[in-house]
Amino acid sequence: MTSAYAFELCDLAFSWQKNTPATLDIPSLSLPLGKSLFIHGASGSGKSTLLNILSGVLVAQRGEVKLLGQPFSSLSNRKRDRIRSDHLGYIFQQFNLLPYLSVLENVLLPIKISALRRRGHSRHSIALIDEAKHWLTQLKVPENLFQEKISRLSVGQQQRVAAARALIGSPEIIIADEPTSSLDQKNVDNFMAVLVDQCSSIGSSLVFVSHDLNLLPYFDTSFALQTSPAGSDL
Ligand SMILES: Nc1ncnc2c1ncn2[C@@H]1O[C@H](COP(=O)(O)OP(=O)(O)OP(=O)(O)O)[C@@H](O)[C@H]1O
Repeated sequence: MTSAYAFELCDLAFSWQKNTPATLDIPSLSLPLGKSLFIHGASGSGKSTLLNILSGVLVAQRGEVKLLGQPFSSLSNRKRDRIRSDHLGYIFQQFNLLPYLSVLENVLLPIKISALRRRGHSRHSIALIDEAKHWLTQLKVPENLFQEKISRLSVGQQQRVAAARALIGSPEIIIADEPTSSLDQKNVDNFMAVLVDQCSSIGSSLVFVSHDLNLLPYFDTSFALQTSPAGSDL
């Protein structure tokens, strides 16, 4: 896929229920490849809903969503799933790590699912396990934890593992949904610096959602979601 943009939204409207005001009503929003975008807004303003539309989990009732130049909204569920696993690294608010797997096994999951992300890895000519170790090291996860079960890690450590899992295989787009919400200030600053630096090192676009406006300086651009969009009923 070749496009100058990570994503492009045009005339987007989404409502959770028919005949209710739109949760999202966005005339236009796009992100050039390799750049970072900070999406902020109060609780309930639609941040997670927007990320779900960008990642193809939800389809908007109106407008067009293009991901890496592909008209995402008109594709089948199967094709959207494939694009998601090949081109998106996702850091969830609650991390969504598998507690019965080890740290390394969790990080390896995306390249087991996606041949394209395996190929993204193979440019480095190292074993898959070493690729996982590389990202864990970049994210400053101590080596003595690599074989531990996820459930034995602190919240901050789990968050770094979730970021390593998103970055492995160098996907074009990293999406992060409030990943810093359960960290103290020192860990927030530390995590943000490492995440932004690593995305930039592989040329990934970063779409990051938070209500914390203190994070704004880490990003190239920002977009504010309003709590009560003035959109018409859908
Ligand atoms: N599954 C759902 N069914 C119906 N309404 C929903 C659903 N998920 C979210 N909503 C509604 O959509 C609106 C936006 O929710 P969303 O979770 O996207 O907001 P948010 O900005 O991410 O909030 P927070 O910062 O609290 O996580 C809210 O009014 C919420 O009640």
